[in-house]
Amino acid sequence: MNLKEDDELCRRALQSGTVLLYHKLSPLLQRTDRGGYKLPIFQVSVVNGMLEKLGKDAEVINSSVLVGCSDSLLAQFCLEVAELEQNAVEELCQGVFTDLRKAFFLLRSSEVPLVTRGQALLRWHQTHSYCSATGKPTQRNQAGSQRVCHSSGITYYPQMAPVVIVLVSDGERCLLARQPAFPRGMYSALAGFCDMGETVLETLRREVAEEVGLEVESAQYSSSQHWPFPQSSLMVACHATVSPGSSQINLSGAELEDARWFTLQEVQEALQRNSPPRDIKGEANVFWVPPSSAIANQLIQEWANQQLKS
Ligand SMILES: NC(=O)c1ccc[n+]([C@@H]2O[C@H](COP(=O)([O-])OP(=O)(O)OC[C@H]3O[C@@H](n4cnc5c(N)ncnc54)[C@H](O)[C@@H]3O)[C@@H](O)[C@H]2O)c1
Ligand SMILES: [Mg+2]
Repeated sequence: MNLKEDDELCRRALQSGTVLLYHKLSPLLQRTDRGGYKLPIFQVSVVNGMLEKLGKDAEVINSSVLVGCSDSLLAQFCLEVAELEQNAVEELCQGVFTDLRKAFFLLRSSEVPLVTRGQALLRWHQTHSYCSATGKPTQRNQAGSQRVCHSSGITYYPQMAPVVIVLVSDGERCLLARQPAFPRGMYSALAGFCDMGETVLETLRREVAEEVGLEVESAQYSSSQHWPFPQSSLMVACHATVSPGSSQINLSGAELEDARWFTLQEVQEALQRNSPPRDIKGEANVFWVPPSSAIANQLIQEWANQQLKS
């Protein structure tokens, strides 16, 4: 917290901190010896060395934004290097700037929260460099935890839009749906943004009614997750039930391409597949679910475990 409030302290923490690199909001990933990918976290001295080799001003490092703190209490920052030549940075850092949606599938689940938080903060700075009341430029603090318009006195803080994601069950099966933009064969839980003033339960009931025409009987909170797409959301994940006698799906609106009830066996098979399945090429509609780093996966897993117990 002190690092957010105290510019000088934050500046000093940066000198001994670590940095994640992004190019146009795509994080830098490195190949591992086992053919997978990892998220490299660089010492600031390494990034300074890279800037020097590229003939860039050492001041660039001060535009880093504080993302968090490691287990060993080292401050962690993220840095947008869009002004540097992408290939040159990739070569010097032995990595590849990778679209975040792809990185989601490539990284370990434990690496995902940090990389998404970094991108969300960098994106927020890029889209809040002017005051929406005066049109004048805003100034960030050293941590990048706020921006101030000195003309209007307004302080802006990074924001998230609340979204409810809900796995609906009729006791025997669970309901999964797909949007046209989803990768082929992937089905996920229903989701929707909270309207202004709504409670989580009100959003949940409305979204289920709007998207699949079902009336929720009961609902229960599960967990939450920050989600970087399309801007920054706080996903509030819930389980819900509908009465088995009223489980007729009625797709409405253009948002969903399909919604179906899936049996426990179908869901178990999908959970065991890679996300996305490697054998998908050429095959029609292999059913699969979002990767374990997505909270939808966690809801589906919890539902399957619950079904196995009962
Ligand atoms: N983490 C996961 O496992 C997971 C799974 C499913 C969906 N999601 C995410 O949940 C979010 C919401 O799902 P959805 O697309 O079905 O929502 P939705 O059903 O509310 O429909 C999206 C539409 O809502 C409108 N909207 C209202 N408020 C908005 C806001 N603050 N930002 C953007 N659009 C807004 C837009 O017209 C948009 O097209 C998406 O970002 C999606 O990526 C995450
Ligand atoms: Mg939706």
